[in-house]
Amino acid sequence: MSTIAAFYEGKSILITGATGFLGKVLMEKLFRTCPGLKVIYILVRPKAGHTLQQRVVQILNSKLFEKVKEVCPNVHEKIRAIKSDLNHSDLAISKEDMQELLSCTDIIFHCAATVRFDDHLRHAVQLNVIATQKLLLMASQMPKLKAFIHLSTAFSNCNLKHIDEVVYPCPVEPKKIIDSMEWLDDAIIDEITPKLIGDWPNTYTYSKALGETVVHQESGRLNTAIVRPSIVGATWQEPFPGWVDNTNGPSGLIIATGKGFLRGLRATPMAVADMIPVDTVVNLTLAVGWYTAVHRPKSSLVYHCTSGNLNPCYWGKIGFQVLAVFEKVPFEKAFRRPNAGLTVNTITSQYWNAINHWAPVILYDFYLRLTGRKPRMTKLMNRILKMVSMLEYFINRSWEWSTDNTEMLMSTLTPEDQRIFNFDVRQLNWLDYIENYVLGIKKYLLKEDMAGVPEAKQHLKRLRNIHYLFNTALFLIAWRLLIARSQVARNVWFFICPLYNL
Ligand SMILES: CCCCCCCCCCCCCCCCCCCCCCCC(=O)SCCNC(=O)CCNC(=O)[C@H](O)C(C)(C)COP(=O)(O)OP(=O)(O)OC[C@H]1O[C@@H](n2cnc3c(N)ncnc32)[C@H](O)[C@@H]1OP(=O)(O)O
Ligand SMILES: NC(=O)C1=CN([C@@H]2O[C@H](COP(=O)(O)OP(=O)(O)OC[C@H]3O[C@@H](n4cnc5c(N)ncnc54)[C@H](OP(=O)(O)O)[C@@H]3O)[C@@H](O)[C@H]2O)C=CC1
Repeated sequence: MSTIAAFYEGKSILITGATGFLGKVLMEKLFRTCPGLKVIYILVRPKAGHTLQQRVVQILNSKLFEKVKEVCPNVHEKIRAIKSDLNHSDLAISKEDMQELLSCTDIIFHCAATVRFDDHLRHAVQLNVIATQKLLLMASQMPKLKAFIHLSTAFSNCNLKHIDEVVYPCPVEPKKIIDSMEWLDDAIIDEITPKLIGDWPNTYTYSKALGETVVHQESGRLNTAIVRPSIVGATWQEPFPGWVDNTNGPSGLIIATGKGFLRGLRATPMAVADMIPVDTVVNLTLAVGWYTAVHRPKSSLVYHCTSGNLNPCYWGKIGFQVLAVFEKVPFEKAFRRPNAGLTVNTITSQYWNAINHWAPVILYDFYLRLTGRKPRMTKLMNRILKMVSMLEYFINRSWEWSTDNTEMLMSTLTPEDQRIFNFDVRQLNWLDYIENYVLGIKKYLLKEDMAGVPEAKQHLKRLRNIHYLFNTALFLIAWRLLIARSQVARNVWFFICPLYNL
């Protein structure tokens, strides 16, 4: 039997962020490979008019959990949703629930975070730093606790070029930042944010760096570990390839390209695209949970979950493959034919923005207005270009992450665990992965049926014809205007087209 699966037998596991992208895959894998676990507590807040129970039912009824229900039919009995809001000063957990958590929890996986790049610093600090501090305090009161695993990001030190598996000191102590958030008002925080975050590109990466320092400084006698994934993408293998359910990171850009809105990106084709499949992150995280609890390393270890140094891929290659998949399997109801380019040149990118992005949507919104409908494309384009501008930092640079701890962990696993909890990215075939990723976006995120592919292809043919027609009309109008104004143009026209005067 798998050593890792055996370790999780009979254990009570607490997961924060279980309703998120990574949290769901983590829960799925735990239930499927360790059906003997006792219970998974998840800290959940009611959201969008849904109660806790409704949210749990929604997750369990999703496609992601289909296999789990076969292996572990009583899965709903093993999941216990605890009402909590991590933004709240006492995490808003009831006394009874807190008592149960304190006395029963064996392992904590702390995944909850705000991953928005444009979040207000106060909110980013509240969730990514203060809530982490509160959870550590709670963990320190758990007599049975064996490990506290904190999910961070490989970009928490993206101000450095080479990043080791260590917690780097922050320019300003997290305690000072936390204190200042209590008495500064939002306007002042807005003003000092650029100075505070310094060479971090956004409040997300900065607050994740602060969060790591809090784990490093305040874990006391706890067994803690930090897992740092890079850009987390769709599943590679498990429970099936290509599963993804949000538009973060590459997914949003792939949708915008496939639907024909995004026609060009300021990106460096030869920059390393350090993506990592979500199931790989989950496998490493579970292995880290086991190792930290059983081997109890003397100091808290950091594990990089990255692909760049073992199996590098590049943005140019990813772009080509994404477009190649759209040729075979296009998305439905595209606005324009998917066809995008990458450029490192800011002027070219601004030209593309004007001609390829703004001009078509402004024209289309004008057409919607003329036909008595509500214009909506400029708003959408605004959002897409905002997203692109936030991601540009990450697609124009390369980083080097050392992976000594991750490789050490891999070598500690039995061959069976290396197979079941596989996090060896050297085995990843990028072209296959990207193909499944794009198909996964189509099926699981956009909920498009594969039966609609012929119609989608037909639609693209119509768009191509409209495009040719539009370009021909534009050329003729320009030529006609030129002929009216220039004798040279008229002479050329009479020379190449003698029938003109008929
Ligand atoms: C040579 C040939 C070249 C060919 C080129 C082809 C190009 C093909 C694409 C190639 C892929 C390249 C991908 C590069 C991606 C690089 C990513 C790097 C990221 C690294 C970060 C580090 C990793 C981490 O640690 S954290 C996780 C990452 N976090 C994020 O990604 C969050 C980023 N997002 C945000 O911060 C915000 O969402 C923001 C600021 C971008 C937008 O905020 P806004 O308030 O405007 O909108 P939202 O509230 O977020 O969304 C509103 C609403 O719209 C939906 N939506 C958003 N985007 C899309 C979309 N693209 N398509 C469809 N729908 C979208 C969103 O879901 C919301 O819907 P609701 O129903 O309201 O929830
Ligand atoms: N996705 C990525 O590319 C990467 C992610 N990571 C890290 O992995 C972890 C998980 O990220 P991911 O799954 O992608 O993020 P998601 O945005 O998908 O999920 C975030 C989770 O945090 C929960 N959460 C947010 N605010 C609160 C709150 N106030 N109280 C309780 N729960 C809350 C959300 O709950 P709700 O459903 O109620 O909103 C959700 O379950 C994060 O720590 C992130 O930093 C690291 C590198 C890359």
